[in-house]
Amino acid sequence: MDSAEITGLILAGGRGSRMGHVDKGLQIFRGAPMALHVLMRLQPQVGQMMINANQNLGPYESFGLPVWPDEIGGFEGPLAGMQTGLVHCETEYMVTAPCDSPFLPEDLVSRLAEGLEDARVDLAYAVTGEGETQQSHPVFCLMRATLNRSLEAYLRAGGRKIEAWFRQENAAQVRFDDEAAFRNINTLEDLKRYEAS
Ligand SMILES: Nc1nc2c(ncn2[C@@H]2O[C@H](COP(=O)(O)OP(=O)(O)OP(=O)(O)O)[C@@H](O)[C@H]2O)c(=O)[nH]1
Ligand SMILES: [Mg+2]
Repeated sequence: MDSAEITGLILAGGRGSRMGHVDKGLQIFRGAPMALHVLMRLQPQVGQMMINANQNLGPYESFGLPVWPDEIGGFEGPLAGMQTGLVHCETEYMVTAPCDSPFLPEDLVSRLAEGLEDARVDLAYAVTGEGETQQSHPVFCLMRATLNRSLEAYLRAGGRKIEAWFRQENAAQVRFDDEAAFRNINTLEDLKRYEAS
């Protein structure tokens, strides 16, 4: 898969309630907004980038990328952000990462692409660990843009659970060794703790 055929979507459309209802992607971490860390990690891995946000669109636009608010409902969860991305995606594939994951793997996209192609499916997402300690990281996923219709139908029917829709689409799990790369920063305490470490 050619990385030029992949659009990266930063998911920044949440409420940030655990951080005190702040816009998580705009919180400063190690001198830059968290979403900018994600942008710097993801951009070299894809052909184009865009952002999904529902508040403070101006500050996100200042990153020089298209910014799209959710198409369906208000704060209906990450799938609504993915669906919005698919509506605007002009490449064959779209890959997503949340705005609060500044450590995401530098080979995220190539590994997901390999997993998707090996499994001959249209959707792949990251997992770490094995057996009882396996953890899913479903907001780190690569999908074919044609899934737009399926995802829109799922949301319109009231579906909100990422992993239920993933099962419906036979999503492939792609195992990564470095669990720390998927750490996300949900609270002000997380922000302080990782700032220093
Ligand atoms: N578009 C969109 N994205 C969302 C929505 N809710 C969460 N997300 C995104 O999904 C990802 C994972 O969500 P959380 O880490 O729970 O973020 P959050 O919902 O802002 O934070 P909390 O309110 O503390 O749960 C983040 O990238 C969020 O921006 C939503 O309603 N719409
Ligand atoms: Mg949430």
